[in-house]
Amino acid sequence: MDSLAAAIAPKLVVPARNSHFSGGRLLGKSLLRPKSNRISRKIRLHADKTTQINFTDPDWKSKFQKNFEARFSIPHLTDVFLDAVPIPSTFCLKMRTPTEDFADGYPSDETWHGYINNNDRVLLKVINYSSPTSAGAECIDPDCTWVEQWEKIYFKPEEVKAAIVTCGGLCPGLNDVIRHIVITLEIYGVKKIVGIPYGYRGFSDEDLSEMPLSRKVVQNVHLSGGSLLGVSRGGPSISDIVDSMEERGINMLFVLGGNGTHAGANAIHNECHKRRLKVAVVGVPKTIDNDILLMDKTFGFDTAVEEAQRAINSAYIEAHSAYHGIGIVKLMGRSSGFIAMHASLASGQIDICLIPEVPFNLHGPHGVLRHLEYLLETKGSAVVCVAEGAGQNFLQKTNAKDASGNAVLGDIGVHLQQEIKKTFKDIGTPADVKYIDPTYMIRACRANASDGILCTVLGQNAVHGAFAGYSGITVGICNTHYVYLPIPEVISYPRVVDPNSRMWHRCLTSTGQPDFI
Ligand SMILES: Nc1ncnc2c1ncn2[C@@H]1O[C@H](COP(=O)(O)OP(=O)(O)O)[C@@H](O)[C@H]1O
Ligand SMILES: O=P(O)(O)OC[C@H]1O[C@](O)(COP(=O)(O)O)[C@@H](O)[C@@H]1O
Ligand SMILES: [Mg+2]
Repeated sequence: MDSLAAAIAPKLVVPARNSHFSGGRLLGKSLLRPKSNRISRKIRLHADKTTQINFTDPDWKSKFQKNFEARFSIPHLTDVFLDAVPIPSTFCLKMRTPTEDFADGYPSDETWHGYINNNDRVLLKVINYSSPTSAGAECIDPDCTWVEQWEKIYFKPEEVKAAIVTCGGLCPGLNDVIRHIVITLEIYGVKKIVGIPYGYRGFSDEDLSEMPLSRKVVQNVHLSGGSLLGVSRGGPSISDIVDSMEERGINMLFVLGGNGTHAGANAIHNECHKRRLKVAVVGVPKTIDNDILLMDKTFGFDTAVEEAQRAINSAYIEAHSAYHGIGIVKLMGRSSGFIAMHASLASGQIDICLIPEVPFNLHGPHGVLRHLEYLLETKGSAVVCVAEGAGQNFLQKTNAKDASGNAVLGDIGVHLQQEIKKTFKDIGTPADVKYIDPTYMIRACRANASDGILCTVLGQNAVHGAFAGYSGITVGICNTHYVYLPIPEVISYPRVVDPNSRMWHRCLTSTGQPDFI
């Protein structure tokens, strides 16, 4: 072995036995670190819905596999710097000042243990569906028969200037991730760590100066929600961001954000590549909407669902205590109804769950309003949980966009409230309607314990990935394993609730709602 991998706690190692998954060979891009000089970078998953495959071609499997390998090859600094020489990892929990151990120069070789092998892979698909009609089936071929199978550090810590930026909306756990990035960087021996204030805007706004970060500064930040660094939407061009990075001497950039932020991170990575800058750009997906592809979940989502329970419970109590009470709770979810679905399932107090992925009628014999009449007749009260992106077809389109170019949605919660009040007035049945919009309360709170742990792992892995020389990647949890993924693969479209999935069916079973079509 001619060089060393960046260190990672052995317990994170993806077991090689995963590659013996019965029914096929499916592997995902596994977690960290190479033992060999050149990290092999491959990953597998099921065919996405946009992949066009000619199944009459006898070679379709090998072509699919080749295409898959190409898509999931994650970018590495050695793609540009062919002769980049890695050094032994300075990450060692036994040393307080790691770089001092290498004061006389870095050894050329060393044996380390506990790293993940380059070729370890995570199975991205763990169910062999017997038929494409199985609930939630994700099949590659029409018959659903084929399941495709599946050490060094590249930066001297004393030469690193690392920057962290948080963009988009808030999300529980941002501070936890920042904290662990900083702590892990320090353990590698990095002394120059800064926060870029208020998202990408902080790269261009002259009134905003970068914030020096250290273990001392971040020690207790996870105790409160929000982002220590601030967030924003919109901001400078990619070229201006990279100019600013060059001026500041930033060669490691950790970008915390959702799909928009990751599109930016990937563009920054490409621009650095084009300018031949030795810079590692690593993303950490942040979105309470949970709309990032391939991830089991993103940090903050669990907390958001948990926090939503409080609003739902209040709506339930209000509705249940009133004569003909109807509670409405609006939850976030621009194009994905994960929070609404999970909060409805978790609470067991929701009678009607409305999400953007499932069309519904308000009026008519099968509409939501008719079902509410039935609920008042039979139960005496009802609670509705609606995702903000649901039922946008009932609202006036404004074409308004936020600073990042996201469509500004109409308020479906207010609309529902008005329609319900009007309907019950018209039919002469009293209805006591209470509307709760806990939107910002849910995303401004601090992370719960489970998200806290997820943030810890993701923050640490982001740093390991950067030191291992990867760039244009993001970190995540996939089938319970922590992985690296190429950015374009996780943001090619928003992950949405599959109306044919078992989880949505479970939600319908729980609420008892009919199809509103
Ligand atoms: N396609 C894109 N290319 C480059 N930057 C983008 C792109 N989309 C959004 N951004 C930038 O990413 C940041 C966050 O995007 P936004 O959509 O608001 O939040 P999120 O990352 O949570 O989806 C903004 O500063 C925005 O300008
Ligand atoms: O009011 P803001 O800050 O624009 O945020 C609203 C948006 O934030 C979200 O919760 C998450 O969006 P991002 O992932 O883009 O931050 C959306 O569901 C919602 O539309
Ligand atoms: Mg977004």
